[in-house]
Amino acid sequence: MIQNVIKLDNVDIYQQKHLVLSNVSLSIDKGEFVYLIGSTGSGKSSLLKVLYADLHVQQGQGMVAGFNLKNIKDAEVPFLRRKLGIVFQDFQLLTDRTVEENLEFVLKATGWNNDKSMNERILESLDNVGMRSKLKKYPHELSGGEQQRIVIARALLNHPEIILADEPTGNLDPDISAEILLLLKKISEAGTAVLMATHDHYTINKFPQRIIKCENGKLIDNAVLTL
Ligand SMILES: Nc1ncnc2c1ncn2[C@@H]1O[C@H](COP(=O)(O)OP(=O)(O)OP(=O)(O)O)[C@@H](O)[C@H]1O
Repeated sequence: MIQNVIKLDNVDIYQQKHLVLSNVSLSIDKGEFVYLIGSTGSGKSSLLKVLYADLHVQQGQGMVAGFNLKNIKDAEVPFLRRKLGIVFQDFQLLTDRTVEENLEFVLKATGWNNDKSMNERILESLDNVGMRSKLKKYPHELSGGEQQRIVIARALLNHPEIILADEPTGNLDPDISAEILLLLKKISEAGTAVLMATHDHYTINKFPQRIIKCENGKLIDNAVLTL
């Protein structure tokens, strides 16, 4: 059975009083990989904010990872966010902690308290991104691509249903971007949906997938990449 992990029906997305995207409908299935494109200011971040319940749904209906966005209570938002792995540029690693401590910090903040289970989960997540050997390293001892892999490992810790990635290849050179993309694809094939906002046309052309696009106040499905 195909399962929607994201389903929006006729949602209007506002920033303050400003209607950014109107009548947004979107379905994303378990394990799907989808690019989110659109020019600067077109509404990509606003759409992601709706999905992690930072912006409220007033008009229309929205479900994400089993949570109803229309009537979600503030106290439930952290539980929704545990079902989401967030890979954003402005959510970087803590520079004064090792990789292990960075991941442990997130586990403790999300209710884990058994040292052995935490240690096992940290190693599993690092194995998923090929970074087990970096356990004791500080972020500044890692390359940009390695840091991004650790950010992805951190996003995987709580077995999310969806990864929301905002420009995950933004500061990386093309070869390293391709590695990160392949890693996110592998994660989606293992059952976690990936929604990736990007301006990186090179990567989209190299690894074509379904594209959704913010344009002129609307969300267009199955969009075509135009330069
Ligand atoms: N906090 C805010 N308050 C008011 N308006 C905002 C706020 N954040 C964004 N906007 C406006 O909403 C619109 C969409 O912005 P959004 O950040 O979603 O675009 P974006 O596609 O993510 O752009 P970028 O590619 O530059 O990140 C823009 O017109 C922006 O000015």
